[in-house]
Amino acid sequence: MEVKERIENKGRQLPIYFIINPKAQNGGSLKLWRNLERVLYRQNLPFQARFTECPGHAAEITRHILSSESHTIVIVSIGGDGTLHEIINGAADFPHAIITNISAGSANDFSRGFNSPKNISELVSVLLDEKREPSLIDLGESSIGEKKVLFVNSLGMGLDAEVSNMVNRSIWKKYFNTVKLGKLIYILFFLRMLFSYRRPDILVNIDGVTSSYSKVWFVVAANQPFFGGGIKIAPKAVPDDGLLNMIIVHNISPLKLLLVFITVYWGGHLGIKNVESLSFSEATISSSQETAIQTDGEAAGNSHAKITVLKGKLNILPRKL
Ligand SMILES: Nc1ncnc2c1ncn2[C@@H]1O[C@H](COP(=O)(O)OP(=O)(O)OP(=O)(O)O)[C@@H](O)[C@H]1O
Repeated sequence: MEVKERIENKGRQLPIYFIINPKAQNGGSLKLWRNLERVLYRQNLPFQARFTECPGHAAEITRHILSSESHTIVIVSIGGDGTLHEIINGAADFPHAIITNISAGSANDFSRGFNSPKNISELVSVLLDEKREPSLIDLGESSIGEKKVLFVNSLGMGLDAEVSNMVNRSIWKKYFNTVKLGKLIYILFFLRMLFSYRRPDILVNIDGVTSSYSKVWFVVAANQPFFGGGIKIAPKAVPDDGLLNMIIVHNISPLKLLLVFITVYWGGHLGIKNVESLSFSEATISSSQETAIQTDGEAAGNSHAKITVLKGKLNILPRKL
């Protein structure tokens, strides 16, 4: 049964739960929540709020909320892509969940890719609109070692994962977030790694066909076009087409990689030799050496991943266009 058919209690105010990561954007999310909370009270909009206490907690809270009721529930993420990643992993097995968010992180690629409400008033107007239909999107499922992890934006293996892991571990992230320059730190770490990164060879099997790529900068399996804080790496990725889009950048010099990241702004990178763009429903990627993997910007393991698209797996509430 398609998820959409399970949306019940249409035409009346759905229960709304906010999950707030108070540490996202170095506390910026908490400030945003305090402003939002005031507007919700003013609008007389009933809601419940839950605060995360540690990594992984958003998934746990989501499962707990969704397993306690069988009617449709709206869950609003107040945090960044990491918080959404956890909420989506918690919600995927519950067809009565509708997810939405407001950007309160540093990269915010989910908001870009899925047209999330841009500010408090857009979010509140979406939540107040009882006739608003959710949109059904695909998710990616990955098996990495013993772990199964879902992703909503993308899975990446290689330099992108190395950079996002370094950023997440870095003490500088919070300082950059404080001055609202969270995206800049990704660029700085990327430039720092550009001439030292040891590029592995990677075997890619796409829907049963195996190809070998040498000196791979990164492989990204994308559900929507953006990664790394607004870089439109996979312009052909469509979140509801039942497919994922794989971008492989291999066998080019560091300077040419810089060119890839310049041309990415108008999609010109897809015309560069050794930048591949392929649609798929099932793939495996295996690296010749230990190579980091990220899912939605969070560290997810190393070197080998099996990736499958889960068609029409999640209901989201985008902003009104
Ligand atoms: N109470 C908490 N204390 C510490 N870490 C937390 C807490 N709640 C959640 N986390 C972790 O915080 C991390 C960062 O959150 P999130 O990604 O939402 O914000 P961000 O890093 O500012 O944004 P972005 O991912 O868009 O760059 C996540 O890995 C999440 O698991």
